Amino acid sequence: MTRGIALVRRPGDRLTDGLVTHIARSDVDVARARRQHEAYRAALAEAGWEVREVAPADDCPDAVFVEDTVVVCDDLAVLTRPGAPQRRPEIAGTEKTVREAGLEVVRVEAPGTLDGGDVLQVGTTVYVGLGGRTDEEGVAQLGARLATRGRTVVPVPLRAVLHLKSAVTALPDGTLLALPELFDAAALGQPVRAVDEEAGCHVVPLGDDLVLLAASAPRTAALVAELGFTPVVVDISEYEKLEGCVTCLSVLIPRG
Ligand SMILES: NC(=O)NCCC[C@H](N)C(=O)O
Repeated sequence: MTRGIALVRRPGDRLTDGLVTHIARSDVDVARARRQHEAYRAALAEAGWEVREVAPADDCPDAVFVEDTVVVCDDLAVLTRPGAPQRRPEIAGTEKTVREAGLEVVRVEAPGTLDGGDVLQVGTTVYVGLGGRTDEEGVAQLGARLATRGRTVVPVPLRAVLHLKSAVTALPDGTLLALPELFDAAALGQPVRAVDEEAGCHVVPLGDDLVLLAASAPRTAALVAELGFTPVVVDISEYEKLEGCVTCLSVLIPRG
């Protein structure tokens, strides 16, 4: 019995043309990125997830960052409307896969914009980053959709960072790991545990005590272990060159 489905999408040949907004562009080694993606998929499978692939969208350089295309909450899939227009064609493949997975499907409608990377779900609270990709209309639409599942949306203004989950994510016990200078941390309404590595605030709880994080955050991996969790470390250096992190390479759909 698996923990549920982990959606992923393989990188295409145009990966190196992916968007960069807050960092300088550097060369992406696509062959290495493919190997890292394979290891990422293997880590999810090893942790008990059924890895299911969304059909490639090789015309879209950023399609590998599948998290941005859908927000899954219980049996509901909210297809997003990414803030970067060139990423909107990525949605069709995701829609097909979440329908096949049996989820109810709704979508963020124009003119709202929302990226899945801005949506951090902790219990029944859903923090949503307001920044370059997600706007107030997108937050309002998501709030209305998720209210049907008993969730409360809390908008969180961002500073110089791509997505909310580039700046804060949660451990399995709800502890928030963050770089508080990157966003309006007071808007969360609860304290955060500051980390001292940028990649340290990107973690994905994989079930039980397992916590996925990037090899570029060794001090945070040690902290996670000290706190009683088991770090699962993956090297995603080629994705980090495109402002990607461990969260954005998958969408976890726990078994209902
Ligand atoms: N959720 C995420 O952290 N997504 C990363 C997206 C990176 C991509 N290069 C972008 O700018 O859209």
